[in-house]
Amino acid sequence: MMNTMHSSNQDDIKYGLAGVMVDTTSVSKVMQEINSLTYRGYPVQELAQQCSFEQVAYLLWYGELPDASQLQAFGLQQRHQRDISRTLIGHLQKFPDGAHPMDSLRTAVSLLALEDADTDDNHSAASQTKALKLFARLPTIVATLFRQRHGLERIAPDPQLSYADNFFYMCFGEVPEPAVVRCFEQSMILYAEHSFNASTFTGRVVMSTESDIYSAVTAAIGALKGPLHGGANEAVMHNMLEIGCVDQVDDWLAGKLADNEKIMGFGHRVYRHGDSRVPSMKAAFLTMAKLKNDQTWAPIYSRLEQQMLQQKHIYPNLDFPAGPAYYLMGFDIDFFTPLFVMARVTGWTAHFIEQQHNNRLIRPLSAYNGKAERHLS
Ligand SMILES: CC(=O)SCCNC(=O)CCNC(=O)[C@H](O)C(C)(C)COP(=O)(O)OP(=O)(O)OC[C@H]1O[C@@H](n2cnc3c(N)ncnc32)[C@H](O)[C@@H]1OP(=O)(O)O
Ligand SMILES: O=C([O-])CC(=O)C(=O)O
Repeated sequence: MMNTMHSSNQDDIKYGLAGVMVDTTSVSKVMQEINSLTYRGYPVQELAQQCSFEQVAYLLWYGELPDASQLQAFGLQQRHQRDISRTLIGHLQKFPDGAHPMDSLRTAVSLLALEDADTDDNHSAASQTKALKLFARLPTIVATLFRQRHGLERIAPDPQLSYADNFFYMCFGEVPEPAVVRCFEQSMILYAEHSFNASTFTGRVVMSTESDIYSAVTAAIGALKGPLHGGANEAVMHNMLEIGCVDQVDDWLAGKLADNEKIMGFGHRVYRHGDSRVPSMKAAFLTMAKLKNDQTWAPIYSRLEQQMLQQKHIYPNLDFPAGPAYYLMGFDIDFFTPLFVMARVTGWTAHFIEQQHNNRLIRPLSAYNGKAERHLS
């Protein structure tokens, strides 16, 4: 237990690094006092409303929104790097059927590293090239795993299609109506970046040893998988299915709270009065419910949100509306966190390049609480 610590400096410990400021960043700013978030100075709600995900990726990497010709050049680069090798497809086919797609994706990123001939990667130009490759290829890997899960032939990427249209096409064989694609694209923008969260920090630690971007992304995927971080969007949907209908919410919640269980999709380390991204994502979720004419989840969402606020004074986080939105888009639940990876790879890599520019090895201290010194007789 934490309070059995025998150390002169135990009062200095910040468990979970809560409230500790470890570096500067110019990628994004989380303003917990006013529930606000900006990427390179732009409010995330405005970006989600008015931009494509490609524009936001460009902004996160290069610090400015692209003009028309920059966007066109960037689009061309990205669209022609989407496909993956026959060798990688062969490896994906050999992954165990029951593997969680996050484990498969983490392994696939490691395999992408083996295929990259540029091993002189300890500088930001190489990292930028690799970041773009990851951005372009992760959707192809996720879609290949998705089709494999359903026993369907893989669909190769179509360079004529936008990032979001192409992803739906590779998963489902068709592009849905534009309103559905827009909800998805908004989720990608809202998930893209969030300062020194656990997965970004994990990757920055890896970069701080002068390691490479694939290693950092592989590590970040591992950190994102857990249910206290990105894995919560899957847990939210499992909970909603378990609850089943709005009349069951109160009993379900009472049972969970009586057992001292955390309610997934609620709470946040930084925001104490609401997550800046929730209103935009909630609107996208409600749009999806309307488009699919499925009113099962919205009443459960509202009741749970209201009861958590009333009983615990805890607000929902981005994973709460994202879970049911992805479900309504037709994705399997265990693919929800891989969708988060596709988005967050932009923010991660922007941070990893920033770490490379101004690096100092990240190496905190610990207070020893083990056996007192002893000796072999
Ligand atoms: C995109 C993202 O990664 S957003 C985060 C996604 N994760 C989740 O949704 C998982 C559920 N939420 C949680 O586990 C937490 O709120 C975290 C991990 C996100 C933040 O944790 P911390 O900052 O360490 O807060 P901590 O766990 O100390 O919680 C403070 C208090 O609120 C309670 N609390 C926090 N979140 C929840 C929750 N979701 N359900 C019930 N109680 C909660 C804790 O039990 C604790 O109560 P106590 O003081 O009586 O012990
Ligand atoms: O910032 C955090 O701790 C978690 C989060 O919301 C994110 O990574 O999007």
